[in-house]
Amino acid sequence: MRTVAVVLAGGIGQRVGAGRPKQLIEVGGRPILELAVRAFDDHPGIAEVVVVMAAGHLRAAAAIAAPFGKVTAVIEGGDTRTASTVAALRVLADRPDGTRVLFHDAARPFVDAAVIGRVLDALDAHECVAVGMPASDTIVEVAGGFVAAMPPRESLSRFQTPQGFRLGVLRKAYELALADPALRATDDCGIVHRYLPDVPIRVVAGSERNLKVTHPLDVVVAEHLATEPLEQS
Ligand SMILES: Nc1ccn([C@@H]2O[C@H](COP(=O)(O)OP(=O)(O)OP(=O)(O)O)[C@@H](O)[C@H]2O)c(=O)n1
Ligand SMILES: C[C@](O)(CO)[C@H](O)COP(=O)(O)O
Repeated sequence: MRTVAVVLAGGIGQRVGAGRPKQLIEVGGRPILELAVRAFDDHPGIAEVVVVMAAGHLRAAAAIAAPFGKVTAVIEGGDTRTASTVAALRVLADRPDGTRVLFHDAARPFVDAAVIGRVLDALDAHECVAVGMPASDTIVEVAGGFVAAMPPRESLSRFQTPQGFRLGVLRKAYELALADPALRATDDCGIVHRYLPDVPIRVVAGSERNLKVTHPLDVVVAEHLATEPLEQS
C-alpha cells in the first residue's frame, strides 16, 4: 500500500519570532522546510509527499518543494496544527483507508531515515505509531502553581514526529474530534488516543537530533547540527 508523508508547515513560528515562518529560516544554508521535505523525498519507503504551508507563503513553499519529485501537492494549512492536518486529510480524501500516512513537523528538519524506517516498519503491524524519547528531566503535573502529580519518569516519553497512521483510523478519529466543541490537541496521536481509545498506539524510538525548532535557542542548535553533525543518538 502506498505511503504518503505530510510535512506540516502551516505554523507562523511565533515563539521563534523571526518575522516569518520559522520553516523558511535557513540552517546550514538550506531552509528548514527543505531539509524536512528532503528526508521523506529521499526515503525509499515513501511514495508521495504533501506539504501544508502557512497562508501567504505558498509560493515560497512551492519553490522549495519544486526540486523534489515525490511532492504532489503544496496546500494551505489552517489556524492550528490540527486544522492543518484536517486540510491534508481533505487532499487525501480519495485514498483507500489502508493507505499509510506519516505526519511530520516541518520544524523538525533533522529527522533521519532510521526514525522514518522504524515508523514504517511498525505500521506493518499497528494502525497508529508514535515516535518517543525518554524524559531526562523530572516531569510533574502542576495545578494552580502546586505539584498535582509526579508520574514515574520511566513511564514518560517525549513525543516527536513523524507519527504514522492507517488513513482510515486517522479519518475516523478526526471525524469524532471535529464533532467535539471541546477539541484541543497538540498532536495527531493525541486525537486517536482521545477519540478512539481502543486503538493501541505503538511507540518507537526517535532520535535526540530530531529536535523541534520552537524557540530562538533551537535555531542556534539547529545551525550547529546542520553544519557540524553530532554522533547519532
Ligand atoms: N496552524 C499550524 C500550526 C503549526 N503547524 C506545524 O506544526 C508543526 C509544530 O508546530 P509549532 O512548532 O508550534 O510551529 P508554529 O505554530 O509555527 O510555532 P508557534 O506556536 O511558535 O507559532 C510545525 O512544523 C508547524 O509549521 C501547522 O502545520 N499549522
Ligand atoms: C507533535 C509534537 O511535535 C510532538 O511533540 C508537538 O506536540 C507539537 O507541538 P507544537 O506546540 O505544535 O510545537
